[in-house]
Amino acid sequence: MAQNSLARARSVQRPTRQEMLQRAPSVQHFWEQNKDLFQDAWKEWDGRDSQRPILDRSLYDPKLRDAVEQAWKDPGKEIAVKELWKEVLPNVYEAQFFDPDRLSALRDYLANVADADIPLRPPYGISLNRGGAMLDSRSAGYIAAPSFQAFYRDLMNVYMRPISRLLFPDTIGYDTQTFGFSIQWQADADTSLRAHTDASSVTLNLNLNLPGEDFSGSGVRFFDPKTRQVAELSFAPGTALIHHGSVPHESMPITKGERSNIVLWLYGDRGQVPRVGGAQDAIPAKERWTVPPTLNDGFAPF
Ligand SMILES: O=C(O)CCC(=O)C(=O)O
Ligand SMILES: [Fe+2]
Repeated sequence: MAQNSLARARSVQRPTRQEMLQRAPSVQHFWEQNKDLFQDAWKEWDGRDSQRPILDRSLYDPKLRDAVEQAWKDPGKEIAVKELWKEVLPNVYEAQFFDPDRLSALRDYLANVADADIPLRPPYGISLNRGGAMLDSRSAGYIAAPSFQAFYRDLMNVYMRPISRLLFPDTIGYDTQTFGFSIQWQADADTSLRAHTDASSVTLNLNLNLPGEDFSGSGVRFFDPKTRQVAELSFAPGTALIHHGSVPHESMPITKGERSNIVLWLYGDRGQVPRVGGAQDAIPAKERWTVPPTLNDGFAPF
């Protein structure tokens, strides 16, 4: 690794916000061309002495952490994990995921990341979210700091995948690949997202607002295609929503304050997702609490 990658990454001329909003082809080219340089820069940044908070399992809600740890030791105890999730709409579950009193560690870490001044690619999904960043190593312009990646991979492999398999048995076989991004909703900037489905088998949406960091509006509306039921759910600090990517949803306008979330996806090789309403074979609990050996296939939906 060249020692001056950090300085070089910082001085690269960046695409303008306008070019990003217009999704100019030169923007895609910029991220692809600089992927290795930025990756090296993040390594260099990570290795520097700093007051950066440590990201570890102490961030998780203690009840969830204990139940997940027990289930890894003895999958027969996985029911304790399931019981922490409340089905708020068919196929949409809610739980306390992070410990609100520990969330400032993650938020401070992400503020450090933003201050690193290494170009970060905002998520380019249905619309560009200017305050967000890509999280997975398959995405050019992602947060490649090894200390962040260790936390992210642990979150995906130890928490998200088995929880997804537990709540949505049809996920099995369609969960080898990981994808993630952060988003920020602000009253005067990116405020909402029109109704859509995600190209994931399962989506885990985690709120990072700190206690007292209040906002108005910004609920997520879900539509149950079967019953035509609509439910608007709102996030509290550290809470999670998990749902099949195929459940249509919409972010309602934020009218005051800010909301910070990270959105995590699982899907199969080459983006495969289970068929909606497909059959679900029962599998033994111990097959859920495993990490598939499949390597990152590099496929990214955006
Ligand atoms: O507003 C939210 O938290 C949901 C965002 C969302 O659905 C998406 O980015 O796909
Ligand atoms: Fe979505």
